Amino acid sequence: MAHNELTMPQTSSRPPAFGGLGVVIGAAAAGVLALGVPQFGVPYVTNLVFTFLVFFILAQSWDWIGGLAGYVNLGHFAYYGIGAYAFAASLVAGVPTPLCFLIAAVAVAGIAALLSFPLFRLKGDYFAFATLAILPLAELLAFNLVPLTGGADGIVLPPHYVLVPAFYTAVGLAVVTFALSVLLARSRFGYALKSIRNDEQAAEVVGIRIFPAKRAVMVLSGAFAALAGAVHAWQLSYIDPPTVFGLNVALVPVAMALFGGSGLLWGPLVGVVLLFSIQQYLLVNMTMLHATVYGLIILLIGRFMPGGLLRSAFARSTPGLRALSREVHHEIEAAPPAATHERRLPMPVRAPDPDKVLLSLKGITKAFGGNVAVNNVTLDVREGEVIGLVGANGSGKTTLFNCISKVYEPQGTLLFDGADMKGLRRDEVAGIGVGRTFQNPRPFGDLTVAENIAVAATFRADKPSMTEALKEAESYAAFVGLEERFTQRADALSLQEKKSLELARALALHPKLLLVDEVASGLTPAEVKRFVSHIREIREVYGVTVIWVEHIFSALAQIVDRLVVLEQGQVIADAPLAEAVRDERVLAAYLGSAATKEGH
Ligand SMILES: Nc1ncnc2c1ncn2[C@@H]1O[C@H](COP(=O)(O)OP(=O)(O)OP(=O)(O)O)[C@@H](O)[C@H]1O
Repeated sequence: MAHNELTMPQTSSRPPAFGGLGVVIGAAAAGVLALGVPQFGVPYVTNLVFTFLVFFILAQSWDWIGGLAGYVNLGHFAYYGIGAYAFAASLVAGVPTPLCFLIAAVAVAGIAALLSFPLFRLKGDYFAFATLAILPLAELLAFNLVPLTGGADGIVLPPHYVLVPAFYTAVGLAVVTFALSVLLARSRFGYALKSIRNDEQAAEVVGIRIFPAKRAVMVLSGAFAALAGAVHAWQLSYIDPPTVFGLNVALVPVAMALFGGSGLLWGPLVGVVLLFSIQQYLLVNMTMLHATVYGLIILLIGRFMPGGLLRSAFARSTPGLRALSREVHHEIEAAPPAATHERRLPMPVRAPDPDKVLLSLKGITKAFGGNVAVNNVTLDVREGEVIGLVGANGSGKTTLFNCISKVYEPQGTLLFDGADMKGLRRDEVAGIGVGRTFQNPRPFGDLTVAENIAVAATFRADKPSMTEALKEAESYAAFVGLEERFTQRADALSLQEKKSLELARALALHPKLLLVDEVASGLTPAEVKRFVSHIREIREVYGVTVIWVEHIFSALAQIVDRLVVLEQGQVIADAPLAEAVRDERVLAAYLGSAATKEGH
């Protein structure tokens, strides 16, 4: 097939009002303005803005992992501390200053990469607590690795007045941090992280290698925290373990990002501006009680604005804040639905060889404790076939799909296109041409329909850009009837629409084999008919092989070549449809109740 055979819909993607180049230019302009601060000649003000910038770099870089990937890294500040020590130790050893920054960033990047291995075995609260433990551990090491860190005495840097160059460095770093956030939010990598945040398993089955993506964002955010630590150490001219690893400040950047609205482009900045201002006000006006009042304010905000200020009703109804509270999505001007309906899908057109076995299962078994969900299943699926996989509830249909797509690694042998699938990861299974839908749909809820489809397309072997993928996405969306929902968030869709989106997302992978898990329940007869016509087109025009799990027998009866019947994990029938429905065991196991209900 060739993409150039295709007629693409007239879709255009343009950056949202507060995204892309405009924001990068805005950030650069703010940076240039900030460069003027030292010209006032008031060191207090320069110092204040400098500290603000350090907090901003920390909060914003934390949000790459916390907001984009959804991993709450409470130990982010440890990277700041290690960066500060690496910088200070190098500077004292006589290394030129720019190289000291590089050493700090590289050292922490290496440590972050190593820490990723144990940390990303954990999720949710466990991940957060494990990362929190890094802070006291780093502090302990700083106290005890005396030759490197000076122990409790800390490190005194060479006595130079560096506030102004440190300030300029911090401005540069802050601008780069923000510009990177803009680019990340719209990049393929950023979308991989957002998909991971939404649903790791679904991300894997659309071809995303999740661990390298998580490790990469840990390394990137760690390196920027290290640079913040380095520039701060430079300006402080003295560091000791409590200053750079102390829990009293370690969680402040996290609180700032969460307070503003983690995961929103402007969230960390707004959080830093507000919390930093409150902190300074309290420091000046409440010497004794400032920490208590500050903590109370953070608690109250957490209670009444759990998603952060920019996600609150107040922000959404306040003109200035409303613009800042927008999520970064690729904005699409959808082509008129009617114009795209009849267009062909941008999929490869394959001519199936009916004699060729595409998928071969030999003795596939999967047990959960003593419950053998799939029991010694042996089955050949030929190219271009549409197979109906049926059986009573709990007979093992979904588990068999999970074995094929490597949600589980089963016992037995799986061959795809003649190659052994043993040890393949889920993303690799997607890469070799297996697409699937989930019985309970799992779209990436806070991405739009367009982005859901496009993200799958961008992780195909031919790696189209996000813009190209968004163009393609409209064809798939129109194919499954979601053209009018194209720019809406997936979590706003109905159950049926989510199922349709799953189909579109799976098709965007250009699968050779499509595993469809119960899409017809809840559809009207007309909708079932339309869905069947989709499956027919997928098979007849694009040569895709399909295994369809479905309880609605009338849907399968319209299209399947073969019926494979499971009972308690075992194949009890594998025959052409007409033959299978005459089998007593099949009727008893499945068709009895379903067929009677439907009048078949
Ligand atoms: N993750 C799991 N842990 C433990 N048991 C499981 C798990 N997944 C499935 N099972 C069990 O495996 C058996 C087969 O379940 P499976 O979901 O594959 O059946 P199914 O045929 O798809 O059912 P349904 O038609 O209701 O979707 C059931 O007994 C189920 O309880």
